[in-house]
Amino acid sequence: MASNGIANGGFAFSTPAVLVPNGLSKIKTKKTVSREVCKDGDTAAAPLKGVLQNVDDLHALQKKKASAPSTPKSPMNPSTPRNMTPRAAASLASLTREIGPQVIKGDPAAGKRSPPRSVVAPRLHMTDSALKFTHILYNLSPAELYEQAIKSEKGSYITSMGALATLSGAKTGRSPNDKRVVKEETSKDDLWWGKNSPNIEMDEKTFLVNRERAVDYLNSLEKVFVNDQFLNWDPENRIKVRIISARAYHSLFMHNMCIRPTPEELEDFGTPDFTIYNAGQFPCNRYTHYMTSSTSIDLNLKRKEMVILGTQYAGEMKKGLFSVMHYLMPKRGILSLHSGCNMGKAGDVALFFGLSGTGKTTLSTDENRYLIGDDEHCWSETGVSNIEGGCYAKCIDLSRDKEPEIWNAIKFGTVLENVVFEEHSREVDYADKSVTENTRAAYPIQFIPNVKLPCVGPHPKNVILLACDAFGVLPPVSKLSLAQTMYHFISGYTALVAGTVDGVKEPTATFSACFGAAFIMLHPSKYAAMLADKMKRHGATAWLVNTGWSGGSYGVGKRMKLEYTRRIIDAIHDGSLLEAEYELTPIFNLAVPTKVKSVPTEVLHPENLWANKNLYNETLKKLAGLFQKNFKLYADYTVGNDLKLMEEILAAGPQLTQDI
Ligand SMILES: Nc1ncnc2c1ncn2[C@@H]1O[C@H](COP(=O)(O)OP(=O)(O)OP(=O)(O)O)[C@@H](O)[C@H]1O
Ligand SMILES: O=C([O-])CC(=O)C(=O)O
Ligand SMILES: [Ca+2]
Ligand SMILES: [Mn+2]
Repeated sequence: MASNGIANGGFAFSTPAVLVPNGLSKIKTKKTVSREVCKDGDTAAAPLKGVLQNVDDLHALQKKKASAPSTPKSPMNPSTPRNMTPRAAASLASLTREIGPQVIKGDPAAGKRSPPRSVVAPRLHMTDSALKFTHILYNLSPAELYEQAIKSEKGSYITSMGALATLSGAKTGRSPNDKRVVKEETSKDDLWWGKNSPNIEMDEKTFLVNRERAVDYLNSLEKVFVNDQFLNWDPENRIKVRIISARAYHSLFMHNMCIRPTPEELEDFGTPDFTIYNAGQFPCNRYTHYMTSSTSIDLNLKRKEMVILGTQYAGEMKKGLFSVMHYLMPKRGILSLHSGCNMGKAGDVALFFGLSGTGKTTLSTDENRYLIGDDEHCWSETGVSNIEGGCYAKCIDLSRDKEPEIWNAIKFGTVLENVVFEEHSREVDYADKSVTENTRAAYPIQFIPNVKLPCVGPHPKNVILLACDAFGVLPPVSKLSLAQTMYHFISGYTALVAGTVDGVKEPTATFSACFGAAFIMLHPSKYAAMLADKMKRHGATAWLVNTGWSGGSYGVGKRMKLEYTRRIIDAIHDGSLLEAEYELTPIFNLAVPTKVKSVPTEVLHPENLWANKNLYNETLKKLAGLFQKNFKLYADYTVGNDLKLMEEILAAGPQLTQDI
């Protein structure tokens, strides 16, 4: 641009540049003939040179042409890498009418361009909807997605830190009761069906009805977004995913959460292994068979497709793909896990299991350790790998002091869901729950400075089971035997507080098998058997960490100080806890260390902090009863080939016959 000679603050760049002795060219500037005043209409002061004719041309200079191709090669014509529209069009084709939309690449606002000839459907089959063009916005960059969101999506704003604030619409969390799985011959014998299973069945025909509804809706739009990305950092087990969505918010969310392909990888992307059709703004038809609400999230493992209708909550896509991995990976002998994961400087890996809100993201993001991932992992014969390319942190009450890495990751490129900000300064108020308590930030994992790239690591040394116990009776840390680990893994306990609006509420225990019942596809005993086998073979130690209440149940006690939990986790990582002395607790038989460095000793034994000891004992027994009732669901299964193991596991649970 220097050679254009554009006037610049009274200086003009003169050309040609002169070569200086060290070989680098140096740009010489000289003062232009100064004119004291500019008169109105005096446009000749610094004439635009070269091809620049008007302001549009000038703006065109602002946008440097991308040097790398951003779209894959067409299978028909590999020499034209940018011609990807036919294949994306095929993804959007109606199955029954056998015609796709007429698609053109790019933003409709960029002006009318005639579509490539090859994608115009034959006139013979044309309907009015097929005559309409749909622009495909393919793997846009974050900056482009910001512009799209701000231009077309209400509730999209740039925050003071540069994040994109968005609203997810009526749904601000997942809808597990609307998640359906097609019962078809290729997978039906492997999947877990029936009571307590997350897989609500649907048939193939109904899936196609919903698919057609989603595809018709997407084709009715001016533009749709297509993301081609990867899942799983283990190159041997990488999965290619395509996400077709109607909102820039969804496209940026998945850009951040999945693994981002390089331009070269994108060129050779080929056929995706799995495709999501997200028509979240559009409801399902409640008169369609199986539908119980206007929301439906439908998974078809045979077609390798997922359809989303009636919810714009972006987490459905992330967790929908996680379900797919929970089916595909165990088939390859790889264990898929709802866990965070990090690695110490010495290469020691820790897994953090836990239900939503128990601390996977908060505790795996640790300034002293390398982050491998915050939510979804695989444990294979070679070690662990993150499934995702991003993190999804809870932001309620986020503080710079307590969670500096997450705070600093909320910057340009990050999607901030459902937060409230000050109208003028655009400063986010993380304490504000006006939209929802489930406010979230989705950012690429590279936004965490001490990320481990690639996001893989050796076999875990420690396995940390997190529970947020709102009853306040579980100790902040205890060491588990293998049988206890399996008991607590299958139970998947946490206790959240139902609602904070109408004053104090009783905590409700949640049991979610494998710390993620909403996402598993096989019976919990299958995952449990794999975990037991891997832990045994690789000598991992397991811990139960209560990040919930202390000094009383919710309403009386307080949430465990994050500072204490972090020191406990430090002591697990540095091996000092393994050397500690232990005392067994009544009923739950948990081995509690007598000392943990930098944690007050009385905190380690919850009964010390309860004013009313009888109430503590009653509450402990109540929780034990809830565990036992829940575990009845699994007591009749065997874990792996070991017929005795389930007996051992049962014996490792809480025992109510014990006197205290
Ligand atoms: N002692 C504690 N330990 C861990 N987290 C705590 C503690 N006290 C408060 N918190 C808060 O609890 C929340 C834990 O949420 P986090 O995002 O880590 O959940 P998660 O397990 O990753 O859930 P999800 O699967 O939904 O992403 C954070 O908001 C964190 O600030
Ligand atoms: O999926 C979500 O919406 C958030 C999450 O990580 C979970 O619930 O485990
Ligand atoms: Ca998380
Ligand atoms: Mn999660």
